[in-house]
Amino acid sequence: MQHIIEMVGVSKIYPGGCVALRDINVKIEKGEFVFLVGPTGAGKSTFLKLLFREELPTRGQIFINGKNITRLKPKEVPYLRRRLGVVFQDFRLLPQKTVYENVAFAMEVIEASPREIRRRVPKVIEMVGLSHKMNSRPHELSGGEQQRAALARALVNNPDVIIADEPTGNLDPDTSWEIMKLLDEINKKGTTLIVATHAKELVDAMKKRVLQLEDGRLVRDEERGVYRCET
Ligand SMILES: Nc1ncnc2c1ncn2[C@@H]1O[C@H](COP(=O)(O)OP(=O)(O)OP(=O)(O)O)[C@@H](O)[C@H]1O
Repeated sequence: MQHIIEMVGVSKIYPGGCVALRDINVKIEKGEFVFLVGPTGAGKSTFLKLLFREELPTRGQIFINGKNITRLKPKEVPYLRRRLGVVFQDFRLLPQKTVYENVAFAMEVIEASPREIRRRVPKVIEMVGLSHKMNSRPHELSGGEQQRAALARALVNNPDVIIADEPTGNLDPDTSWEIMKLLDEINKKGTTLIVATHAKELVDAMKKRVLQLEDGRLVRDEERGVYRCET
């Protein structure tokens, strides 16, 4: 069976010698919801960066949909990124653009037709519950609303996988819950989700697969797991 994501013997040593990941072997199936946990500096962000090819592994192979992404030609990288939606703790919305324009921009970048953009963008904004703020700029939105907008942007090109690095890191507990429920809904519609987080309560309540990193090693892989990170 082909996995949507597979890492084989992946290590990452940054220039300067910091070993961020050590011999990671992991397979993720299409449609899974996976939490990535571990203490600060354990390698979670590095793990995610390797998936969207912001970084290359020092050793090992990474397959997405069966394609070895460590061997992509530069011109193939945009095709990989198109299949992935990425969400960050600090939202990373363009400040001068409205919610609509931020989401539309992600489609413009891949040269979608204006007609397709006009059709798709309002639908995705509605999906994240932000239709009433479509014409607001990021500074006019709450943190939770900004993260919804960022999620709409990640979703608009209908990716196979959403990769989220601490998506609730800047949000209060109630808002964090709302965002996590939204991620769960997105997952139930078929998108594979990989979420790095320190949000213990959320991980414990959601009962999803948990991968735990410690000092660059994958030390736990548990179905319906809990947070349980001793630092
Ligand atoms: N660009 C870089 N150059 C050198 N070292 C780096 C770089 N990025 C990360 N590191 C180091 O790699 C290790 C893993 O970092 P990483 O950001 O992946 O951890 P993390 O688990 O995401 O941490 P946090 O929970 O604090 O976000 C750390 O020791 C970090 O200092």
